[in-house]
Amino acid sequence: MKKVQLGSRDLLVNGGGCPVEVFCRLRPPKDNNNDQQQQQQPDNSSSCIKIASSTELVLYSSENAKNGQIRESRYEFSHILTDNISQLAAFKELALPLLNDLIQGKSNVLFTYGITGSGKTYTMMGPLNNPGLIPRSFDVIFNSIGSYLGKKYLLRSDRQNSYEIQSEADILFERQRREIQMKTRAKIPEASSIRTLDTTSIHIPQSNANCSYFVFVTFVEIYNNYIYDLFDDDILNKAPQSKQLREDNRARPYIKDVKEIEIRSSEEAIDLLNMGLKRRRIAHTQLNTESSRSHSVLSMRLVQFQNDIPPTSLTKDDLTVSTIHLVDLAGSERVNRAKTVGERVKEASNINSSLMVLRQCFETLRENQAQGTSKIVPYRESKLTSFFKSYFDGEGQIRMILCVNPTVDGYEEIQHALKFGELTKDVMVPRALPPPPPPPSVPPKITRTGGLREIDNQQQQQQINTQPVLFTEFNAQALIAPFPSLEYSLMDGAEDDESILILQEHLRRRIEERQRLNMLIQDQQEYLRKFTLELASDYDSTISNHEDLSKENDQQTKTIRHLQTRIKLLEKSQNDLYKTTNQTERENKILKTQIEERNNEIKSLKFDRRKDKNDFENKMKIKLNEVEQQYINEIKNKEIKMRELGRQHDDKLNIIRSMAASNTLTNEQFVIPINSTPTQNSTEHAYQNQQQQYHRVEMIISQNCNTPILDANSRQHAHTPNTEPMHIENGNGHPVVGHPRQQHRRSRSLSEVWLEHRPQGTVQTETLLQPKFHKKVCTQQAPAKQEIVRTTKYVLTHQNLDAQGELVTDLVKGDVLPSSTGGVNVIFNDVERLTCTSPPDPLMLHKRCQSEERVLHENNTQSPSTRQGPAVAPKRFRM
Ligand SMILES: Nc1ncnc2c1ncn2[C@@H]1O[C@H](COP(=O)(O)OP(=O)(O)OP(=O)(O)O)[C@@H](O)[C@H]1O
Repeated sequence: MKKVQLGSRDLLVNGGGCPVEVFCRLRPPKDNNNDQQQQQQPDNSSSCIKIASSTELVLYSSENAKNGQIRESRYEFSHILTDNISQLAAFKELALPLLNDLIQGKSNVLFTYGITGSGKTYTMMGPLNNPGLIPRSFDVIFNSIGSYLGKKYLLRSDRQNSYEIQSEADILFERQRREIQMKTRAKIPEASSIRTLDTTSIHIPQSNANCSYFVFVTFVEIYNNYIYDLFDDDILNKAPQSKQLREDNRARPYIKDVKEIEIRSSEEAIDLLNMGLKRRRIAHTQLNTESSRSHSVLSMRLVQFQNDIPPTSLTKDDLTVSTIHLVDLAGSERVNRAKTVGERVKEASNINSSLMVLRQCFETLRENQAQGTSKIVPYRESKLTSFFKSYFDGEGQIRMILCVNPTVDGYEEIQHALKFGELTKDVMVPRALPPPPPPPSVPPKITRTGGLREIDNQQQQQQINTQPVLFTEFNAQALIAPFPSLEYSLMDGAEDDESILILQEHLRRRIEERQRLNMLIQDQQEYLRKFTLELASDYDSTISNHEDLSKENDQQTKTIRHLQTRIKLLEKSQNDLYKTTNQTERENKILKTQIEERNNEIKSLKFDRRKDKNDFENKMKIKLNEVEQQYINEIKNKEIKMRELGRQHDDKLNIIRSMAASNTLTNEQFVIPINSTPTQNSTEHAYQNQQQQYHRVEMIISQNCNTPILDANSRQHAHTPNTEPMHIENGNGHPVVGHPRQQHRRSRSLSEVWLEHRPQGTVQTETLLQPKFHKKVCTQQAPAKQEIVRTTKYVLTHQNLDAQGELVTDLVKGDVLPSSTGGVNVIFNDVERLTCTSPPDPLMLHKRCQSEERVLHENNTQSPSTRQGPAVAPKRFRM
């Protein structure tokens, strides 16, 4: 028997596999508005692509190539869509057949691939007035099945890649929920109103006419290798949460907890789509003003069931679910060409790496299929390929639109994309395998939310599920068919020959059948071997994945433990803080009470003080008034006295002035009549005369000697020796020549003999400094000549009351000089004044202080220019 060795590609072809379809769509030049654009030669245009046929194009390198030659490379695709093809034509070519499949219950993936700005989003979405594949697909689906739509909300996604049938109550509840949702959702007004509608419809065959249809959509984006739900309203309010990929019980990946919305019209679908598109990440780059930074996946699912089945007995196995995934991949870009920076660079590298994984998956598949190898396909290296893994395994057809912007400056990137497209075209996708039986541990799922559980005929189901496709071609009857009945004839060998021929023919057929079966078995074996290898590789990757997950799990367990410890610590510190806060609050309350008590005390003290102060002030006022009145009276009395004294002084002064004015006083006239012996009768008169004379002399001397002392403004003259002789008249009008000796120091000369004349009645004063005379003769009477002759100095003590009523003692001193006539002259040249001052009365002192303060205040308030010295010159006393 000849053994036939088949490659996996051949196996796939034989088993009903089909290649990935790759369509190339060229983008028109930017400023070209002419629909009938001619195909141009690269030499005289900016385009680097020439279309050779409907399936082949030629790529030209730019003129500036290294050796000056223009390189040329050819690429073949399933079909080439020229740059002047309309959106409608593109839709009919690219998407319409897949929508037909969708209605027939088959699933497909249609994705756009290309470098940035090549027209992927334009092809998928298009502008409102010239819609792309997605809006047109919605239009066509609802144009076709609009009249067959089933009861709204009868089906609901079970969030595990399947659907459940809802009870009437659930339907009602769901309707209310959705209505509230629709009211709260922001309406996008322009979307459905100005959009161009596609009127194409697909004919529903008679076999499908008795079906109810339901359309569900999901819209996600894969950004930086994370899946985000574009229908999730939380995306606007919170930080978007990425979604996880899971596999259902048929090993088909699905997005866990993705929002799947039932739609009833294309308008509703477009509104939702526009809402999702607004949330999609788009950015401005050098090469595209609205460059998609994520892969978007719009999945439209059509669920149908036969109307013969009453809704109450409907199970999910009665549902036929088909899906079309419309994928707008982000464009590959070179960072230096797109001039991206910052976050855009990270996005670009994520985009490029996920596209690289897609490319590697196709390359590995192609290599495995061409060379019969079983390399592991790196589906799991990116979310994009993980999500579509089941399609590479045969869940449905894959169709790729390679978008190309044929500008010369993007030659290398275009070449790269075209190579990838051509490579993808050679990849075979196996025919859809029958779904594996659900795992035995999983019981048949409840298919009715109302709680009805319908258990299917498991045996029958298992039989269907486990029956391999390729064994259906195995004709076992051919092997065990009974041998034809043979009639033996011993007599006639001719009949035996005939029987032998029949037998031979039968055996030959059996041998042929056996050979065919052998070949089939070999194919089956090979297929099973490949399948087992793939399972093994899947198993390996699952194991490694499991290990990774275990590690991650361990790590997360550690983190959780760490976090739990931290939470405990934080709880403890929180409790401590709580206790401290309570304690502090209690203390605060106590302190507040104490402060209030103190405040009350202070208030009452203040009140008492104010009261005392007022009382004291009132008393003081009364007392002051009394004292003031008393002193005013005293002052008035003293003023009267003073006036009297002043008058007396004025009299004396007038006498002295008149004496000084006459200037006729002689030495003799001034001589005290020492010779005369006073009689008893005349004693008093003489004494009075003497007193008068002494008074006169005293006043004259006071006039001459005291004046400089009392004059505060001419202090320096006070001790200036007066060089002018003093002309003084005695009582008889004779002038007396006084010595101008002004320095009245106490004589220390021991040769001086003083005659101290203290008239009777002189009061002994208690002044601190008393005059000291070493040698002196004291007399109370007017001295006799003999007494005077024996002395050299004469001092007369004279007492009087001053203006304040104080006792003033003047010591009138003079030199005793012999006269030319043999007499004696006493020349008075000094007066020493001793004063007694009573200690001040406290009340007076207080009053004086007040008045002095007032004067000082008045002086201070006066401007400096008008300020004057004290009105009364300070008194100076000699002691
Ligand atoms: N077939 C076409 N006809 C007219 N204009 C087109 C066509 N294809 C693309 N364009 C225009 O080219 C520009 C870029 O297109 P688009 O945004 O679809 O590129 P893209 O491949 O999606 O880029 P990215 O990957 O950066 O998102 C848009 O202004 C679009 O209108």
